[in-house]
Amino acid sequence: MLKVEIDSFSYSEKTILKNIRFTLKPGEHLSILGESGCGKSTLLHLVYGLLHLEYGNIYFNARKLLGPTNTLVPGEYFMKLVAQEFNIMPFITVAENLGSHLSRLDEKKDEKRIDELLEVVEMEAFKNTLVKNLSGGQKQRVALAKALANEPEILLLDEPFSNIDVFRKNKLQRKIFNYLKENSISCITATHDSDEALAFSDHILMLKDGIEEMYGTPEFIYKNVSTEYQAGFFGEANLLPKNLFSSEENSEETIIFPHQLKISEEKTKLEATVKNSFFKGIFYLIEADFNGKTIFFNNPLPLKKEKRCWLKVSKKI
Ligand SMILES: Nc1ncnc2c1ncn2[C@@H]1O[C@H](COP(=O)(O)OP(=O)(O)OP(=O)(O)O)[C@@H](O)[C@H]1O
Repeated sequence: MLKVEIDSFSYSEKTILKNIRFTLKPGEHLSILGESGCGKSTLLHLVYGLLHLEYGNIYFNARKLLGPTNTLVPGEYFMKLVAQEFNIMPFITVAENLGSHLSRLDEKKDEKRIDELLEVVEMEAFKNTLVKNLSGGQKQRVALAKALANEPEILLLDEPFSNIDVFRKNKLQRKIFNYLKENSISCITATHDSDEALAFSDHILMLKDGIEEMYGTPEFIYKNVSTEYQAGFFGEANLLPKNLFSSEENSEETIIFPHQLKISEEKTKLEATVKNSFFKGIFYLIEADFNGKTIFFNNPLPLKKEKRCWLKVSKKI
């Protein structure tokens, strides 16, 4: 089990991470969700042992990890990090890149393993291609396969699908995260992609300015967002006073997602003026004005600009 306790970390004076604590069991998947610059990569680099952690401790199976000041080669042997700059060699083939991480004692066994890894990342057709001739997304897939080559216990992935097209991404995510679960490989993923975090992780750690903003299962996180920052990861969201939807005198605000709002036949306190309709496939996202504030709701059909309508909450989630 991995146990991370970061009291604080800074590159110079400015504190980048503060009071981060979590544990990770074998086969568990944690997503670190946060906006650019909030400290996601720094957190992965600390766990991997590329950066020295002065205030805090990281343990693996009760053994304290010593970090780069105490090891000759930074990085732990049982972990692999797939960073944003991929660690692959451009002037040799895809197969040779993967082979460089295998034992090389049994050629047939290595060959079988290379084929297996290429199948996981769907790169069978590029086995003998020089890496320098691959696209950015293909290089990212080779880097993933290379990290898996000698079966790490923990995989650290920094924006692992950032260069991969939507067409291939969903299938690849299912294959890779399934492979990790089947092989009990724990995984920490740094991502901006809330769909990926919701669908594939066991827990999500949401960061804001290097501090824990939320921590919990994907269901817990989604059901408990209460600020615009938290809701911002899950598409357009509306921060509206609770008393719009009840007779209470409560002036507190609450997050209402577009799919929770519905046009009402009767008058309500939420009277909006339509500004735009955006086609989203099975529904339209309607942009509207409510007392000078832009709000969003879903509707089965587009609505005319300047149409006035009343809205009600159809369901909380
Ligand atoms: N080597 C460094 N020296 C000084 N500051 C750094 C260094 N690396 C990162 N930073 C700063 O630390 C902060 C966190 O950076 P980090 O790369 O961890 O963020 P991130 O959440 O991974 O961002 P992104 O999503 O854009 O990759 C940023 O303000 C960044 O400018």
